[in-house]
Amino acid sequence: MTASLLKLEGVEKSFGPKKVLRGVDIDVAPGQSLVIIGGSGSGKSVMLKNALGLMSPDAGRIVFDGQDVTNAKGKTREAMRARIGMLFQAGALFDSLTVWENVAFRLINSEGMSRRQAKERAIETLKKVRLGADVGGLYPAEISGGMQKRVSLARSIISEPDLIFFDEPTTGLDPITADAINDLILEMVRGLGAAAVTITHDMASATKIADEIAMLLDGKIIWRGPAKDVYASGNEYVDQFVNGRAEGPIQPAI
Ligand SMILES: Nc1ncnc2c1ncn2[C@@H]1O[C@H](COP(=O)(O)OP(=O)(O)OP(=O)(O)O)[C@@H](O)[C@H]1O
Repeated sequence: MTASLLKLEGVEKSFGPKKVLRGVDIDVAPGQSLVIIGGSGSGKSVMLKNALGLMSPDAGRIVFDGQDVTNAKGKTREAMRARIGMLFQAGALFDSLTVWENVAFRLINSEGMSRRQAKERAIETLKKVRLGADVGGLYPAEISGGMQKRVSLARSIISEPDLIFFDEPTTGLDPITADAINDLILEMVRGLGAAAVTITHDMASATKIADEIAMLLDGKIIWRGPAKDVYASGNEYVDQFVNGRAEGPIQPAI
């Protein structure tokens, strides 16, 4: 088995008396697509922030490419971030920048590439997500939600990252556009050989893009297995979640 690129070991995180993560163990290898499912407020975003170093765990370890980065700062943290792409939940495009400037943001601002060269790379990357060069000159407000997701996707892969996080990549999209985004995610993972961690509530998307699915509940990973097994997991919590039943051991978060 390939060595994992990212590993969380016994990660714990509380906010005051509230224990959100209670010992999360998870790992993902290069070329592997892992999807994390779990109810609203189960701690998926907190887990992601800990993995990215945007938040420090109270206990446990985060290992990236064999190096303990739990409390990494400065150059070590920057080097790690440079190898990670992130597709944020709401797209998070800069309104005042054109599409190509959004896509090329990292190349210009972190990697010091010239605008001319960065624009070329941005247009090439936009092609990969099936957007033409003409879209590059538009502003985010001038394109549809589905196109904005594609632009965000292009931005997350422009530096050919080794690890990509997708936070709710299909939320708010119609089923056809969502499926097109799923295809693109698969293409990116397979094409780049990157490790991918996706957080989603969308089971159609989860089963399509995942090699493996893991479920977070009460601050722990309670099940992990091949995507094809998720509807026959034999776990009553997973079963209730993937079938979207209000009745069962998990209480609705309302
Ligand atoms: N900075 C913070 N300070 C205090 N509490 C926080 C903070 N960040 C998250 N929480 C709490 O941690 C819990 C988990 O939040 P998180 O955003 O990780 O959930 P989630 O699983 O991503 O939910 P959703 O699917 O609704 O996005 C919530 O109860 C939230 O209120």
